[in-house]
Amino acid sequence: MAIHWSQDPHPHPLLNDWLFEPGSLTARLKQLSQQQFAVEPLAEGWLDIRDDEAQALAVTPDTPTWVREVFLRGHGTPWVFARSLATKASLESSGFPLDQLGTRPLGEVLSLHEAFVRGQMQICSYPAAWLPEPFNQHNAWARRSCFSKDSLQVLVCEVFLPPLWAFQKQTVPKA
Ligand SMILES: C=C(O[C@@H]1C=C(C(=O)O)C=C[C@H]1O)C(=O)O
Repeated sequence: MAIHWSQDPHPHPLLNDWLFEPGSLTARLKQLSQQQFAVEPLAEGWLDIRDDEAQALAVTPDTPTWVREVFLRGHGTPWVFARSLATKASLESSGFPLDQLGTRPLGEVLSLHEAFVRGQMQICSYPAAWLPEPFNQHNAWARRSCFSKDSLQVLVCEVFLPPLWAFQKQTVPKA
C-alpha cells in the first residue's frame, strides 16, 4: 500500500494546529485532558516495518527494528494512535530504552536527552487498514517525524483519532 507523506500544511486550521504542533504531543494532551492522560501499549517487539518507514530510516525493510504501538488516552478514551520505531543496531549502540518504556510516554524520555533533534514534520492520510480496531474503518490524519541523536533515529508517527476531534468540539475555549 502506497502512502504519501507531505511537508505541506493541511488546509484546515484546526487540523494544521495539531498536525504541526512543534512541542510534545504528550504535554499538549495532558493539558487538554487536565492530566487525565495515559499511555496504553498495544503492540511492541521486533516487528516488520513498512517500506515508507524503512525509507525514512534509510534502511532495508528486513532490518531488525523495535516497533512500539500505543494509544494515547485522554479521560480514558483513545485520542491518538502512535507507532514509534528504531533499528536494533541503533538501540544497542545508544542504549535508548525504547523497548522498556511500558506506560511511560516516549516524549518524556526523549526530553531527558536535550541532544535529540526533531526532523521535519510530515503529514498524511493514514490508511485505515494500519489502524487498530475500532478505528480501522476510516483513514485518519497523521504526522511523523524523526528524533535523531548521534547514530540513533527514532521515527515517531502519531495518528489523530476521531474521539480527539469530538472532545475538541465539546471543549469550548474559555473566553
Ligand atoms: C514523542 C512523544 O511521545 C509520545 C508518546 C509516545 C509513546 O509513549 O509511545 C509516542 C508518541 C508520542 O505522541 C511526544 O510526547 O511528543
